Amino acid sequence: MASTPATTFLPNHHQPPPYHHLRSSPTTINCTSSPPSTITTTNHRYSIPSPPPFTAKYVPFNSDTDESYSLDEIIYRSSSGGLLDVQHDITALKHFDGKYWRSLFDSRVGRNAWPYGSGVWSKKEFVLPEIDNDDIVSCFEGNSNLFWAERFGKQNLAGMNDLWVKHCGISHTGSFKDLGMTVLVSQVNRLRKLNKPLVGVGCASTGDTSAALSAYCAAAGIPSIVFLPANKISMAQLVQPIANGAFVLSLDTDFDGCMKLIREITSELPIYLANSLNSLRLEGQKTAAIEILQQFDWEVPDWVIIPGGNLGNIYAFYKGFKMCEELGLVDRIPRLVCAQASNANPLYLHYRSGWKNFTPVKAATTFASAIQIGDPVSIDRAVYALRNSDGIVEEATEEELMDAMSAADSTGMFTCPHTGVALVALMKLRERGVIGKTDRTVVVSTAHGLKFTQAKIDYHSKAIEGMESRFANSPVEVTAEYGDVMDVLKKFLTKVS
Ligand SMILES: Cc1ncc(COP(=O)(O)O)c(C=O)c1O
Ligand SMILES: N[C@@H](CCOP(=O)(O)O)C(=O)O
Repeated sequence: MASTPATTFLPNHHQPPPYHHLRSSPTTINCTSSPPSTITTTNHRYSIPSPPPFTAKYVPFNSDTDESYSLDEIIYRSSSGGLLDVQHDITALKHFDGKYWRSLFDSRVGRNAWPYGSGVWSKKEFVLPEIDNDDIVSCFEGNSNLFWAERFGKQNLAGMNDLWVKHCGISHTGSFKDLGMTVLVSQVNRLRKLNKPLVGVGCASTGDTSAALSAYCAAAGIPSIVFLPANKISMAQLVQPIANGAFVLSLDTDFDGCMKLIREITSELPIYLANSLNSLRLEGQKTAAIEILQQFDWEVPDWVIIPGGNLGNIYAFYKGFKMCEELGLVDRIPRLVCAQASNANPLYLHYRSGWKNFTPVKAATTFASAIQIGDPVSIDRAVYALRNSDGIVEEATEEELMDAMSAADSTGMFTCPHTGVALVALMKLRERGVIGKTDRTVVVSTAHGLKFTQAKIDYHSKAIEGMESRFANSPVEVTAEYGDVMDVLKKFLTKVS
């Protein structure tokens, strides 16, 4: 019979399986929000005067006012109606140097200690430092593969060798949204324990936010409500909230229409807003940027390319990189590229106009359906991130994005159309010589390809009108006769040898 495990490994309400303490490490790390004065990590021993506790609060985004709010308040906008941002007490965090933070974060990777084995909560001090570990709702998200895209670089980018794909979609619900949702739902869990008037959590979605929200809410026993644009998301995405027991509304509008409605409704009813307008989400999403640095042993890549829709994620990446620079974990940040589908490209148009007046667009249908968004809520955050990272915006047509996705699949990945959009941006920037052949470049893959099988089936069966589908690979139909099978195989072997 398994003995009782150390309490640090799991929240008190969990009944741990035996392997949790079998995998315990000899490393001594106190994981409270305020480190003790002596800390031993894998490589270093620190004796440091006790710092003030690590804290975070809401402040108006990119503003100098002294307005601020506790994270325990239910608030999504500043008094002037602008966006909010989560601001950490950088002075407290600076009591420790970059080497300390790198070492602490590295020591938590691949462990099962609750909640630090999660790729998000392994950076808890940078995310939500004050939450009690017992209130955290985590599926041990993050720690996603940074894939060396060797063959894709060789075949499609004239031998570009230092090319990487960050597979954020290989995750609990199949997209990067898990990173943000663990933070948001954890905070909701805390708020409900504090008796805040929250009956449920709601979002508008193009499919991935709703999947993550419903899974994390189901894990915590919190009701979730999702607003989906009817017939505009994939079947695999639709079935996720249904299976997780969410209250699903299929609405006769597009994502922007759903977003407008959920904002109105969450201001009237005791439903917490889970879209990335809520800046808590971005605190979790920014850990993907920190993870990339960590996976390169804290070397900074030259470029990071991210598909953009509602535009929270591009800012989340900027924030993750910037925080690491500010706290001395690294000495610079990468240049960021935001990639949009030409059919839903308000940020691209804004960039091309030299950041003059922003005009929302009516987003047209795109295979990259999760970014079919014409009026992104985080436009100001995206512009800020791009301007402060010497960033670029690119776009991809339907044919370009489907070809790029299929070309990537043919090198062993199984990418989503949004990753295709980012790969097109890379190819265009490489072609123009903006991205150099030896530049270390990371393409962020935002969702799992298995969510978009219908688009892939249509492509490979050349069923998409007006599209050549030049990488189509349709099955060969052949009678189950030895001679016939031999004939087609011989033809195939001649072709590939
Ligand atoms: C798969 C996928 N890729 C990219 C994005 C774009 O992220 P953001 O809305 O933060 O720009 C989304 C959601 O919008 C998504 O679901
Ligand atoms: N792609 C998103 C769109 C909503 O984005 P959010 O980050 O603001 O929640 C989705 O999957 O719903």
